[in-house]
Amino acid sequence: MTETTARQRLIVALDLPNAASARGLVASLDGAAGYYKVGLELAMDPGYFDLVAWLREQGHQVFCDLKLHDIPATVGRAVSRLADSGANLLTIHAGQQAMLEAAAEASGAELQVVAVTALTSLDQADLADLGINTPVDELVLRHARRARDAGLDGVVCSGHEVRRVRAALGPQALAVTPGIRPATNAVGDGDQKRVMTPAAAIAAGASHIVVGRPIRDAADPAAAARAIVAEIEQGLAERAA
Ligand SMILES: O=c1ccn([C@@H]2O[C@H](COP(=O)(O)O)[C@@H](O)[C@H]2O)c(=O)[nH]1
Repeated sequence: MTETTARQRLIVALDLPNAASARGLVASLDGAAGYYKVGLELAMDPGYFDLVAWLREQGHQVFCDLKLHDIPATVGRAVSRLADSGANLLTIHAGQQAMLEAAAEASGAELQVVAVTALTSLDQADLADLGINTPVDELVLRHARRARDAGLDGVVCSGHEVRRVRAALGPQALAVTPGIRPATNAVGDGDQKRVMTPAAAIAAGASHIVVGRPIRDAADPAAAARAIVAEIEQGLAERAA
C-alpha cells in the first residue's frame, strides 16, 4: 500500500465566492498543497463542476463538501451524478441509515463518501439547543459506527473525537478533521467550537485535516500551507513514536 504523505493529508478549503478566485488561491499556493475542498459557497457558482475538472486536470485531489441530506433515493441519485464529476471525496450528513446505505451503494469505485458526524461549529450547548443531550464524543462515535455499518469510507469529526473514531473504525477508514487552527493561531474564529492544532489532530489519528481561513487569509498562503504540512509531519512522527 502506498504511504499517504504529509502534503496529501492537508485539504485546503477554497471558501471563496467564485471559481475564478478559487483558481487564484490554488495558483498562489504554488504546489504547497495538492488536495482542495470545494464546498457550498463555490457550489453557488455556475462554474463549480468546471472547477472540479480543472483541479483534477492540474493533478490535484478534490473534496466536494456538499453535506447532502435528503431522502435515500434523492441522495443516492445525487451521489451517482457526483461520481461522474471526477471528484475524489464527498460529504453527506449522518442522516438515516437507509440514506447512508444509498450513498455508499451509489458512490462507485472512485468516489469516496464520508459522513459528517457533528459539525465542528457545535458544542454541547448547541446540541442541547437542538434537543440532543448525548455527549458530543458519544454522538460522534455512534454516527461513525453507523457510517461504517452502511459501507461508507469514513467520517468527518473534530480532533477531539478522532482518537476514539480511529479505534472504532480501524486504520483504513477516513477520519477527515476540520476545525484546525495552527499552533500559532490555535483559537477558533468565532464559529468553530471544537478546534485542534494540525499536529495534535494527526497524532490522534486524523487521516486528513481541512484548513480554510488560516491559509486563505494568510499574508503568504503558500508559507502558511507549508508550515501546516510541517506540523502534520510532526504529528505523524508523534503517532509513530
Ligand atoms: O464539521 C465540519 C464540516 C466541515 N467544515 C468545513 O471545513 C472548513 C473549515 O474552514 P476554516 O476556515 O478552517 O474554519 C469550512 O469550509 C467548513 O465548511 C467544518 O468546518 N466543520
